Amino acid sequence: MTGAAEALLGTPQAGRTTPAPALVPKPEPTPAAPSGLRLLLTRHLRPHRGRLVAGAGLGLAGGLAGLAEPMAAKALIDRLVAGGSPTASAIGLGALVLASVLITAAGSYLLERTAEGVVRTTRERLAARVLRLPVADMDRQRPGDLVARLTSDTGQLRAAAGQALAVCATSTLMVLGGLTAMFLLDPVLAGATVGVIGTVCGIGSLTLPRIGRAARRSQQVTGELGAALERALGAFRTVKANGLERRETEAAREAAHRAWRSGVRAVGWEAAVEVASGLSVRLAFLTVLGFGGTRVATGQMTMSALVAFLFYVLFIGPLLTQLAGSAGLVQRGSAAALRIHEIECLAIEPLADAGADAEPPAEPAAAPAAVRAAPLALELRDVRFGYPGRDTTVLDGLSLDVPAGGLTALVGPSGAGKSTVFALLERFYEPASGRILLDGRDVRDWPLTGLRATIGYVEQDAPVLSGTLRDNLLRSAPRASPEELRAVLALTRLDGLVERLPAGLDTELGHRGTALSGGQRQRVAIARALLRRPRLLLLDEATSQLDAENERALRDAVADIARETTVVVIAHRLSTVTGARRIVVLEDGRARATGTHRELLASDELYGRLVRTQLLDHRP
Ligand SMILES: Nc1ncnc2c1ncn2[C@@H]1O[C@H](COP(=O)(O)OP(=O)(O)OP(=O)(O)O)[C@@H](O)[C@H]1O
Repeated sequence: MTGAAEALLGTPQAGRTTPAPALVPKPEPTPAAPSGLRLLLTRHLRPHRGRLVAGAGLGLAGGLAGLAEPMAAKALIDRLVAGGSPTASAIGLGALVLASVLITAAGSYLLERTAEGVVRTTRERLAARVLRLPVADMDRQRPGDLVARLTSDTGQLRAAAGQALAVCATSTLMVLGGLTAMFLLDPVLAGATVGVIGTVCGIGSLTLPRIGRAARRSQQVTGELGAALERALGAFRTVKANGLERRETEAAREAAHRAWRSGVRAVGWEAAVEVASGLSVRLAFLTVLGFGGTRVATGQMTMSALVAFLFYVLFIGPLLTQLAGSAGLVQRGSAAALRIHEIECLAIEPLADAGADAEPPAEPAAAPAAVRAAPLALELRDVRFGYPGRDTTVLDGLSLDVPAGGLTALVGPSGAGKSTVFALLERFYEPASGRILLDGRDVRDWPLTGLRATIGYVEQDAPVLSGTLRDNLLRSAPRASPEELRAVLALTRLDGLVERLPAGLDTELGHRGTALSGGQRQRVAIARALLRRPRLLLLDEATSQLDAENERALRDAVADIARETTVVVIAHRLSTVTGARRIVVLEDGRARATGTHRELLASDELYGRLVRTQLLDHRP
């Protein structure tokens, strides 16, 4: 793991399993932690360099036109003093002013537009990465912080990319141009002016690293605020039901306060830099007035040269203030680039494409339209596993066989490792040792996306995504035909529900499917999985009590599906185990017994106890 990834995930704990090389393509190794500024320049701005240079070039051209204005003003004054016609000089000055304003505005537009592009490409890249993080790494993230990095930190790039860097480059050039012109006008006065400006600005620039540190802290705390809110909003009903509003509000308030404090600190340092630049300009102005006035009085300098000199001081004054502000924005952008880089250092999985790169399932001729895929056999051989960062063993040499086709039930006490078996089958985690074989082939030898497309996984909470019922069913199987959809709806007993819903399949289901009951949600999740034509269906049965209608609908649906494909269900109901062809009893990460319901009742004491204490509790 790179240093940046460690910063995001924390130091790996002892006992963490090493992911198989095929699963997680590591990003290119970074020899040393790069600086934020380097990342900002190379990672985010380099791809847009053409437009940025063009925008900065226009800004520079506008600035140069502005730089010529004092000279044009001097020519106009000299002409007037000499009694010549001022028309040509006045027109020249007017044209310069107009050109300067128009060209500067065009450059500014181009830079801002490009900055929006920088933010867009970074957000697209990050969103794609975040959704491809392995489950094991995602377990250690705070989603609210990830969202803050994607929204707030990328937003910080806009200011740095849009104006700040271009302003830094062009303003520096223009200040140098202004100083050169001042030296040409009067080297002695110019030397004194540069001495004053250089001393004050030099002292002010010492605070720049502090701005960077404070900005990074501020963005980090903004991430903490996002995490606090995500925690509360992710369990909204629990917060309400347990009267936790005040506590969660307090947690969010504290995070907001910390973010404010860090933000104020950064703003304070930025103000200090601006004070230095403002002070240097005023001191320079006074120096030119006093010292320059003396030189005019003693005949060492002409009045027109002093006027032009003062013009240049007034010209570089705002540039110095802009430079100070831009330096602060670049520091903020660099801090954001570092936090974004931490996400980009995390390993990612290959991209799944709604079944596009799945291995095409074999289709038995007589299979119904709803399933139509040859069932898979499953074997676990001496599998050992512990969760990353925990030193407890969850699966302790687990071996089991699930024949192709039919319903196999996993039962066992809470914490026995049942859901963990499913997580390993999906390759959310890698076993420390042992083998998991699907159709006789090690899951590590399957292409990851193909493996996941072959397995239908229905979680216990059966999450339904916000959107319509149709979206939920077809998002992961866009190529399913209307006949397949109809057949799956009938198989999962959802056809009656579709008829009752106000807009049928196009009914909005609300955030996380709040418009559905728990049993309906699980059947929607099963239908979604079936539409991808799985050859193995993993079903983590809902533990909550279902009403009789939902219970029967779910049981009948699972029984029908098991006729066509392999179904492994983590059983929490007596009706499921009695309907299973084979039951595996798990205890402490091992399979202690296997058989039918009748055989196990007669032979296994733990199974008998489970039936009496857990499975019977859920009898309809
Ligand atoms: N993501 C995780 N990170 C760390 N430990 C975990 C994680 N998921 C589960 N565990 C731990 O692994 C052990 C087995 O959990 P698992 O969910 O597989 O049990 P289970 O048999 O499915 O239990 P239940 O019937 O209560 O769902 C438990 O001790 C649990 O605390």
